[in-house]
Amino acid sequence: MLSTEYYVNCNLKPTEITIYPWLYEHEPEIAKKYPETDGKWMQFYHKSQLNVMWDLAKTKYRAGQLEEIAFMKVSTGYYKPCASSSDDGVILLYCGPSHDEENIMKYGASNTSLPIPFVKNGCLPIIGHLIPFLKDKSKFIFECQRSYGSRFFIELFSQRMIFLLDPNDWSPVIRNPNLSLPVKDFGTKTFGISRGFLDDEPIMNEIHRYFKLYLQSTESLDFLTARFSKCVRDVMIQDRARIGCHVWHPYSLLELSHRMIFEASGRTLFGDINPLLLEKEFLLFDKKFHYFASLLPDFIYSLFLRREMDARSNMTAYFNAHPHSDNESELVYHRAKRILEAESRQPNDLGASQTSIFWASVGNTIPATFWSLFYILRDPHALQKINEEICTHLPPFSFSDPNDKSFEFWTSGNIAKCVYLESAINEVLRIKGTPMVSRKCYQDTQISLADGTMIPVRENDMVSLFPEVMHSDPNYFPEPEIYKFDRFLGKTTDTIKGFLTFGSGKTICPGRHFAKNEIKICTALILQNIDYEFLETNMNISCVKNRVGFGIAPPDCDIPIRYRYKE
Ligand code: HEM
Repeated sequence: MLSTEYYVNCNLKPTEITIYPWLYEHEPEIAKKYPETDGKWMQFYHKSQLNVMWDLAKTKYRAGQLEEIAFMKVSTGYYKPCASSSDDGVILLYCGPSHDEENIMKYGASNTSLPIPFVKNGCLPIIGHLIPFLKDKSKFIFECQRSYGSRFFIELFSQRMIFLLDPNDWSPVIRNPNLSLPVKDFGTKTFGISRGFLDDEPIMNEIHRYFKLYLQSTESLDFLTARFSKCVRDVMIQDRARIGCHVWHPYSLLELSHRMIFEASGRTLFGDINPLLLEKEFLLFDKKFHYFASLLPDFIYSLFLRREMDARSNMTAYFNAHPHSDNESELVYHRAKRILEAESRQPNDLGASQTSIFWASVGNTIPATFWSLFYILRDPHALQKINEEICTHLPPFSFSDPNDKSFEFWTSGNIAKCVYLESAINEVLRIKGTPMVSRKCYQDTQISLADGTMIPVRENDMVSLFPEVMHSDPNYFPEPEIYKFDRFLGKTTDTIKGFLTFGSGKTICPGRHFAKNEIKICTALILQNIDYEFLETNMNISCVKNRVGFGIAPPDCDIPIRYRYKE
């Protein structure tokens, strides 16, 4: 049958052969498993994609992953009226007897179902692309984009991960009801919430509703914002008493951001607890958070992350033991109450669920505050503009008068009047916002992309958007590598194409307004009350690479500063 030996199992690219003959891929061991295979499945690809798709098909065929396919061939010179353009080439898969059309369709379609290229670089047997993906997501995805364009897919273990980097392709993903944020997987793997509880749909829907009600309504947001301002002031009062007034205190910028946010945010949401009791545990868990959130097989956690698992258990135990506290926020109160009433609840579910909110409320705001201070405090023009508007709209606190109520004026409305601050923070979220907005497929579906390409998505596939690529695209954000504090002046980020730091759709971050207020409040209070100096001029820092993909990654090293309280 195969007389043209030269073209069998060779490394020629299909586009190197512009006229007949075919290139064949034929492994006798595989072919003999499927003796009756004169049926053909034809798959047409544009020539720009053909080499990549042929490589993908060969890799899978050689690894025995093409079910029921005996052998295959490819050509650019084969004319067929059913090709969509004369620039199409064709891959033929031989499967099933020619009279059995149903099976030919079944095997052919399932084996060639993705009309986008598979990434070859860094793919290992069994684990797929896990290593380059975990090591440095940004680098890996940018490299894939350079080689394959804005659409491609990879494999993590046996799970396919489809990347769509062009914002024109995002809305069909976000709107597709069969694709959702894998909240249950995060809940169990990352925080140890029981699966049975997460499967309790009525409870989950209700708890989800609380996010909207108690984090986003104007009334709740104002309450949280004013309370957070007061809590930061309390932290500053203690700090000032500890280090004294006028005395320069050596410190570092990430530590300062952590100090301002951690305790204040914990108290704002959870009331009169002492968040500092959880600090050691939080830091340990947070440092390895990317492993927990990468949804790895269970044995990896128990083998390699024992200490972090223990830290997480300690936080869970703390919240289990403190179901309610005085002055807790409505969100925490209603969540705890509803969880305690749930019949599907396992003993640790309350603590584990509260730990998840605790992490969500500080895990990204601390690094975001660091980056805001890092950029704003070093930009004299930004400082001048922001200082002026803070003076106008946000009254300073008294450190000595216990009845001082000025924090009541630190409402969302007044904070929103600081338009330069708003723009400066949005610019931080653009330049350092590196979430991976991932949706898991819960039922076979297809997505119709902007140019009409249909992508069939199978149950358990992931579809991922990676906004960092757009955030650094000069077509969307001119001179993207430069921090421009006034870039977003007069713009609302909700309507800016390609800006997706807080995700999108039904599961868009419900804490985003509160988070931005927290960052603004810390920045404003530091400007009002603290003198600071950077102790190093070499500011060449970047993000912790393996934390990219989960919101805002912390810096890979801290910045030494010294600070003192003003009169
Ligand atoms: C700068 C700070 C923050 C960033 C960058 C951030 C980012 C994100 C992102 C990217 C998502 C996933 C959205 C999606 O896939 O569509 C998310 C979800 C979530 N965030 Fe945030 N977040 C921040 C602060 C907060 C705060 C302060 C809270 C709570 C007080 C919070 C609570 C949540 C919750 C509960 C979810 C899950 C939503 C759901 O299950 O529907 N986040 N966040």
